[in-house]
Amino acid sequence: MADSEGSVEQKFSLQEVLDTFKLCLSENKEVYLQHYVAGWRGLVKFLNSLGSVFGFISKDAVNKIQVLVSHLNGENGSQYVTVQSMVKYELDNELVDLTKRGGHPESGCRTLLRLHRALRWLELFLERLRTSTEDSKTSVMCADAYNESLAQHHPWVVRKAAGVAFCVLPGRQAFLEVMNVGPPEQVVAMLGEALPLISEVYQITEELYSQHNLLDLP
Ligand SMILES: CCCCCCCC/C=C\CCCCCCCC(=O)N[C@@H](COP(=O)(O)O)[C@H](O)/C=C/CCCCCCCCCCCCC
Repeated sequence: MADSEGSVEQKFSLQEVLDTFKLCLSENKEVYLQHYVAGWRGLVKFLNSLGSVFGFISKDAVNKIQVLVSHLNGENGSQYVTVQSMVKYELDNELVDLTKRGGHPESGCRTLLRLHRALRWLELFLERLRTSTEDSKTSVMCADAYNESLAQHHPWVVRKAAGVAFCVLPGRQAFLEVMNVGPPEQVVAMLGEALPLISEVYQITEELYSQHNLLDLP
């Protein structure tokens, strides 16, 4: 549907995100950066539909997506086909600030690490949502998942702002409706399908980053 300015409305679809995460893994379990980024784009659509309180989160995610897209479309784009090839290329060519911020503030490795940590939050949050009951609060599920994952990497001011945003999340029923899947049971079933995919992508990336000591990039 076109809005008043003539641009096409970006409606969130959980099915679309599920399909994108399905495409993320190659036969030999490498993570395609193009599909990883597309998955995040889909998730950001959902975030944007929640209103301007989430604008500062969406802005940061979009910024990181754009950094990765510019690597993918850049002159060395062929080195960025998978997360594995990106890590090898950037490390071999000393393109990553390993211990303190320096000449490579927008390396693919550093940028992806931020989204990778957020993927853990997503996994924890969606698992809570999947197993929740009608009276469960999305704000509590979201905050618990955040405190267990991303919060450890954020300064006080970001944690406070995130906490305020969580308080205005829609209730469970409205939240499930925005996913555009159908009745709650169908959303829950689709979450059950999506979670193992998200979890596998997370685990593979986590292992890769751990092998190369990249989990604490500044
Ligand atoms: C299946 C659909 C249902 C759930 C849909 C959820 C949609 C979520 C979409 C996007 C999530 C946001 C991803 C945020 C990436 C944050 C990366 C990050 O940690 N950035 C910080 C560090 O960056 P550098 O300074 O080192 O470059 C940066 O400081 C962060 C700033 C923004 C605050 C991030 C708070 C994140 C809260 C978790 C997301 C809550 C979304 C709630 C919606 C349900």
